[in-house]
Amino acid sequence: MDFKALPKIELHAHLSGSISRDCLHEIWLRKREQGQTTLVDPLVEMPSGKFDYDLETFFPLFSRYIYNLCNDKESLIYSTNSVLQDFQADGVVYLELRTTPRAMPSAGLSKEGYVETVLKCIADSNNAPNSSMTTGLILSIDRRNDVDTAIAVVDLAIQYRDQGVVGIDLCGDPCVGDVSIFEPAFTKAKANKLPITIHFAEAPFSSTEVELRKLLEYQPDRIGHVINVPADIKEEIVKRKLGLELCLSCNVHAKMITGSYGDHHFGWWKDTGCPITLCTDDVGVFGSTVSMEYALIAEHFGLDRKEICELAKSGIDTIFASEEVKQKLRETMWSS
Ligand SMILES: CNc1ncnc2c1ncn2[C@@H]1O[C@H](COP(=O)(O)O)[C@@H](O)[C@H]1O
Repeated sequence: MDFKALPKIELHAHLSGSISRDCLHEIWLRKREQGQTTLVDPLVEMPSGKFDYDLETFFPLFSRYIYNLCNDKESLIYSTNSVLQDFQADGVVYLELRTTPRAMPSAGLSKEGYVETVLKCIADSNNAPNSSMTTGLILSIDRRNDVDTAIAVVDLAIQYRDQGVVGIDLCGDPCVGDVSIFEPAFTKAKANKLPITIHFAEAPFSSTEVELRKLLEYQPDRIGHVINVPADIKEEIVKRKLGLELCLSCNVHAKMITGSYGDHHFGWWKDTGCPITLCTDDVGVFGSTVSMEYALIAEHFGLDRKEICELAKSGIDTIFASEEVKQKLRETMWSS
């Protein structure tokens, strides 16, 4: 099966983690020529073929390196365009990209400016004459945020929803933070009918009964990763038929699961009736494209062509888009 040609939906892709190493290298080259960076070459920092980032090395990669390299408007535009092109070239027809609004003070860019810049790249991509992909933007709250920062993310989402923001996410290092502090932010998102997706049960620390019950109280429309879930919570997820964003290669490379591809919890969730979308999480770091994720699932779980097509379409009802967009996907994505 040609997994690249298969029309696909990608719902869980972090912008800064989706930037390819070649793109980071190009940004670095420009900055070095202009004397604007003393960072080491991205191809040295993240050698090609290195994908074994675990939860301890993964998050500092952003705070220590990627955010210091992509720290101005020009690199934000260049990297966002590159990420959009990469997903489209991989046969993605509907994308929800997510990002944590980040001010870049040295470049005079506020969080509003950051969101506007990313939205402009997305609008240009959506409106391009040769476009085969529709993209929406999800704004992320980071678990390390305080409640005011989280509410400010929701306010930005409300402010820019007419211009392409489609929902709210909760992400960040699953080994830190107390998610109960975000209640006012998620209550505000719900009151304003903003769709919600949440990183759920990613690591043992973030998989306590108390945390998971609290996150379910926030009424998420979808949940991501969904790894260390106790039986009673699994039951609740199945009852609600929540949309699941599963990230196979990320979970294997980062050792978030025990074992390898064939041991992934996709095998447990696939027959529960919860709509599943295969997602990359951070293709720039973990190196597996959406089409490669489908190939891996077909190989390790023995899915035939028809089952792969059904899987690719399974998440349509859970996307954060209008009925019109959903209907178009139902008509144009492959049935067999
Ligand atoms: C293991 N998977 C993951 N789990 C939790 N959070 C993750 C993540 N992968 C990425 N992020 C979150 O997304 C940010 C980078 O993209 P943006 O700057 O927002 O575009 C990371 O700093 C982290 O907070």
